[in-house]
Amino acid sequence: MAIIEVRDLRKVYGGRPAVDGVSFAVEEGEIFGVLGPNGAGKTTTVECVEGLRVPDSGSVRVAGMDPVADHRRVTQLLGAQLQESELQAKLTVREALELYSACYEQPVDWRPLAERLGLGEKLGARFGKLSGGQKQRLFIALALVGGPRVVVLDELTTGLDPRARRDTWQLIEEVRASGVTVLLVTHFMEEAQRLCDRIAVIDRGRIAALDTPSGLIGRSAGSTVISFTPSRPLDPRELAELPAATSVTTSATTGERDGRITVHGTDDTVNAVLSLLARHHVTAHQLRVVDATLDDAFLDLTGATS
Ligand SMILES: Nc1ncnc2c1ncn2[C@@H]1O[C@H](COP(=O)(O)OP(=O)(O)OP(=O)(O)O)[C@@H](O)[C@H]1O
Repeated sequence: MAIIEVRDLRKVYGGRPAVDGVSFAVEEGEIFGVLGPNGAGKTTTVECVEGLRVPDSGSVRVAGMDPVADHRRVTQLLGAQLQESELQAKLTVREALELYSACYEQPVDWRPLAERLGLGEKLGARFGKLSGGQKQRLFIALALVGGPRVVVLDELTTGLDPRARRDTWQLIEEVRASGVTVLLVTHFMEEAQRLCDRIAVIDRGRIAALDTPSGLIGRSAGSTVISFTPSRPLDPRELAELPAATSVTTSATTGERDGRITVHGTDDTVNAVLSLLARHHVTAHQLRVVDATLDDAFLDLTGATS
């Protein structure tokens, strides 16, 4: 059952639509990613889900409730880590956790949560004295302390070092395993690929694609990349005509040997490249075949309209 439903959402600032007809549904228990270039309308969309912005038109429902009209009830089941948050500089980590716990009807025990986020040693530290990464971890703890059914994480791991980032990913997987639905705004493709069950790619206020990470990668033109250095020159036009080849590039010629050739295509293209090499009695040095990444798919999807 969908726990978040967004239908034809529109939000206009100064006559310019920031969100222009966005619709999606998030199933209970999934990690749903929102990806998109800067200024695409991601934060505006999730802030409408949180009830922090009022849509100009369209509808948003969280567990069947309107986040603006039923704000108090929605905040009891929705935890939010905001993109840019501040707390009183003199508040300690412990005080912040106790304060937030007191706002919820059924908070979780904040102590293990603080430990899990590496804040156990910092409970007496004042907010103003925390590092950027420690503040970030505190905001994640505050988003989870109410024992939410839905948690909205905007730029979850921005500012975290690689170890803290991986620990946070593991925590989010544990949170999901406990049945919590996660709405995740991110710029990190590795994060989206690892965590998300489905991803909505938003570009210029509209949904450019909505699919699983592997579905998005599969859609990208040239989802397989073949590269090699031929033992003697090959005509790139011949490669470009191979089945499903979407692009052929040759790096600069070095010495007597031709440069490295990179072909984007599909598995069919790989077989065709190998047959062509055999026909021409050309040996491929350092032959590599790799799958395109979510990065490639993202550029493909959001670059297409720019
Ligand atoms: N309060 C506001 N007043 C006017 N314009 C706004 C306001 N908030 C956002 N915008 C504009 O709406 C558009 C979408 O902004 P939004 O913050 O939703 O994008 P985003 O996808 O989250 O971007 P980023 O990845 O950079 O955080 C941008 O062009 C932004 O300048």
